[in-house]
Amino acid sequence: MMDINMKIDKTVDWLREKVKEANCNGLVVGVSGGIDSAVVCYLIKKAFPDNSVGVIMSIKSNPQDREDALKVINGCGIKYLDLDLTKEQTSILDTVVAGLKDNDLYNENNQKISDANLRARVRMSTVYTVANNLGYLVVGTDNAAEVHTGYFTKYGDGGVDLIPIANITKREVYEWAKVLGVHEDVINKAPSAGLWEGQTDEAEMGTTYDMIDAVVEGRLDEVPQKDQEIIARLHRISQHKRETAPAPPKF
Ligand SMILES: Nc1ncnc2c1ncn2[C@@H]1O[C@H](COP(=O)(O)OP(=O)(O)OC[C@H]2O[C@@H]([n+]3cccc(C(=O)O)c3)[C@H](O)[C@@H]2O)[C@@H](O)[C@H]1O
Ligand SMILES: Nc1ncnc2c1ncn2[C@@H]1O[C@H](COP(=O)(O)OP(=O)(O)OP(=O)(O)O)[C@@H](O)[C@H]1O
Ligand SMILES: [Mg+2]
Repeated sequence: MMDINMKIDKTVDWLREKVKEANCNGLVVGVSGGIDSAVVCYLIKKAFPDNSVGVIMSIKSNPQDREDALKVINGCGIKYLDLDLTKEQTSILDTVVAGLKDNDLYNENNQKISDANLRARVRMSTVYTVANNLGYLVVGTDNAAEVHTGYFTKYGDGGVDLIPIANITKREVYEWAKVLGVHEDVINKAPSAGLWEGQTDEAEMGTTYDMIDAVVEGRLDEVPQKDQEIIARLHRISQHKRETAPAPPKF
């Protein structure tokens, strides 16, 4: 098995290669105060010490998330932007809701999830604005467990140019975080998309990252039937997120 430091070095080299191939200047990532973006933030800072940016994007967010994001930023010393996008997200949401209501199309039952996913897509648009301006690539933070279950917003946090940790499990993300020196407050908090009060990944998905990691690594004997079924369903219904948009055959 390859040593973690070697895996980190190889990933950093890979990031440099991809930027070179794309004729771009550097890398940008959204920094949430969670562990996935913390690891990615340290990786891009290593790859491009002077040409990497972390962007904190609060949108009706828990202030603690920003505090934790600053611990990541200060810990790795990356350049950063600290943006509050609450007004922008509220403006889009209100405009769309009013438009739907005016046309008798509004569905109150889906309001919470459409509001939550809009937040992820406003962040994506923001990070791409930074990337366009600086000639950078946008770096995603999905790990193998999130890719497998489709636990991300399509074209939101899933809308990125490179995904350096897509082939490592959540457990490995924690291992890398310790080696990289990520602040323990970030390592110790429960994974959350932070899209609504009290949201945690494991409660929403109804299973655990340990179980998803085990499925990803083919250790099915360690996963109870109930968890296998939940994970198989999440994988099945999110297949479209791992593919490009379908088109009909050529005429
Ligand atoms: N079969 C199909 N073929 C093609 N497209 C299909 C489709 N089924 C749905 N769609 C489209 O996909 C949309 C649903 O997908 P999407 O918009 O992503 O929405 P959805 O998967 O319903 O929600 C996103 C999930 O990801 C979680 N999340 C989001 C952001 C960050 C994180 C995190 O870990 O931090 C987690 C969030 O909590 C929620 O559980 C539908 O509205 C429809 O447009
Ligand atoms: N408040 C925020 N500011 C900047 N970026 C954010 C914010 N919230 C979410 N993001 C972006 O969306 C990504 C997806 O969030 P996700 O919760 O999966 O990762 P995380 O917060 O880094 O780790 P964890 O899964 O442990 O919470 C983040 O990694 C980050 O790039
Ligand atoms: Mg998070």
